[in-house]
Amino acid sequence: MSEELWQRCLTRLEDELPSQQYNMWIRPLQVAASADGAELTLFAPNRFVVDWVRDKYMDRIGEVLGELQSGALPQLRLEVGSSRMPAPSAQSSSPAPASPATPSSGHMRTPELAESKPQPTELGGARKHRSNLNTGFTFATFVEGKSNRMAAAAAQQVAENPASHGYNPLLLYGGVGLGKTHLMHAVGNELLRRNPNAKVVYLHSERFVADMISALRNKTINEFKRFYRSVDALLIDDIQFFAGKEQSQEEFFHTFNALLENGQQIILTCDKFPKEVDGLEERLKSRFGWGLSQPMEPPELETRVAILKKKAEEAKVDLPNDAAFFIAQRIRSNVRELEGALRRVIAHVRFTGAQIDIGLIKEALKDLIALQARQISIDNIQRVVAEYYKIKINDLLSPRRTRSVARPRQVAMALSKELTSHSLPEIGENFGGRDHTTVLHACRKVLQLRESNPEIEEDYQSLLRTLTS
Ligand SMILES: Nc1ncnc2c1ncn2[C@@H]1O[C@H](COP(=O)(O)OP(=O)(O)OP(=O)(O)O)[C@@H](O)[C@H]1O
Repeated sequence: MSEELWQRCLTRLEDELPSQQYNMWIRPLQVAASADGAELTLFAPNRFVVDWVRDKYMDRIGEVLGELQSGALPQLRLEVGSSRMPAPSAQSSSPAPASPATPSSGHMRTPELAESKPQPTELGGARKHRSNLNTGFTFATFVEGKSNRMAAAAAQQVAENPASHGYNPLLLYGGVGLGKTHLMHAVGNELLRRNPNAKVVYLHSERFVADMISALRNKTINEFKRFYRSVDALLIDDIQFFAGKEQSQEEFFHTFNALLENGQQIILTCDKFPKEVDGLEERLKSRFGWGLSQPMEPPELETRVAILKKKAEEAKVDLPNDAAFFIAQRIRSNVRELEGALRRVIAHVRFTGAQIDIGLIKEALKDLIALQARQISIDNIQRVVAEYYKIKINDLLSPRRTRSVARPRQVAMALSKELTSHSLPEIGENFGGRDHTTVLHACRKVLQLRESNPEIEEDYQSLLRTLTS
């Protein structure tokens, strides 16, 4: 009964909210009703979503439920977990309407950051050196978009309330060049801005391994331990490099526990979800999941354009919109490559003294563009999509309309529209001589499915990655 009530509530929220908000925050919630129907528990995938939903949507959810049901309303709860496997209740159980998140562990120590004033530059510089942070990687220089918004919000939250329960460790994961390191440094820089006395240490996981080996060799392992356990925030990049290095993992495991117990913040990055990293100990993988893990995806077109504009502005170069679009449409795999392309365009401008326009970009990026064009043909898209869905390429071209081939065909058409410069009629022609309206319908349908069905969005992103990396 209560679950049915929740379904009706979902339908109402779906109508009310922008689809992006609905899909991001409301759709992932799972529901379970107590046997007597007196309690309805909503499960969110992580602490961050719990806080966000509680803050932004819980009141409205309560109202809608009230409007939908005339009798006594079930008590509403919001927790981390899933309806199949609730998390231990100590982690985050909060009856609604809930009070703001409270760090629940008595020994959590939150460095006093809020009231500190920014430090004079030289001192900032000295600290920069000591903490090894890149001062250019800040929140101000980070461009937000759909693909990184949750990660950025989580990072901001950590910068404002370091070592909060549920946000420690913060783990950012995703493919190369997507801004994980940037965001991690942004937190470190913000921690230092708020408290110049904070001891923020950034290092690559390989550095940790190398330092540990030399400490063992020089019999200074105790100092090594003391140093890493004395920090306010420890930022370790690319933890996938710990894989297979058992002794380093052992040491890191102890450091990690000591820091968490003392309420010191840990931020980690990884090139994939840590559970998928072979050669990482299970206990470490499970520890990493104690806090908040946020994926970072390749940025979509609009964000790529915004990033280019921002980087051009930082370089004091005027990059017209059409030029930014032109580059962003062609360089899709990651932000580092986007930056590389822009750097080449800027070098070309400085060298020739010409204005930036499409002609100049074509010239500056000619080999890159040619490479992309070779890689992303409709044939290639059809091959990759057929392989992904385990169907024959001929099925994509055939008149068959069964769901098992119609959906992949629509996805392949949408990808052809997004990744190539072929027109709708040309794409239709390449898919067994279909009409351009069929291609248009496919593109719209896929967009709508991607917004409403996370699995299809995941398939689409994964195909995009395969085709563009
Ligand atoms: N959203 C963004 N806004 C502005 N710059 C960005 C953004 N994302 C990435 N960048 C820039 O792209 C470059 C690569 O980012 P970064 O080094 O953080 O990637 P990464 O995900 O850590 O990759 P890797 O795993 O290869 O280390 C950096 O120069 C960074 O400033």
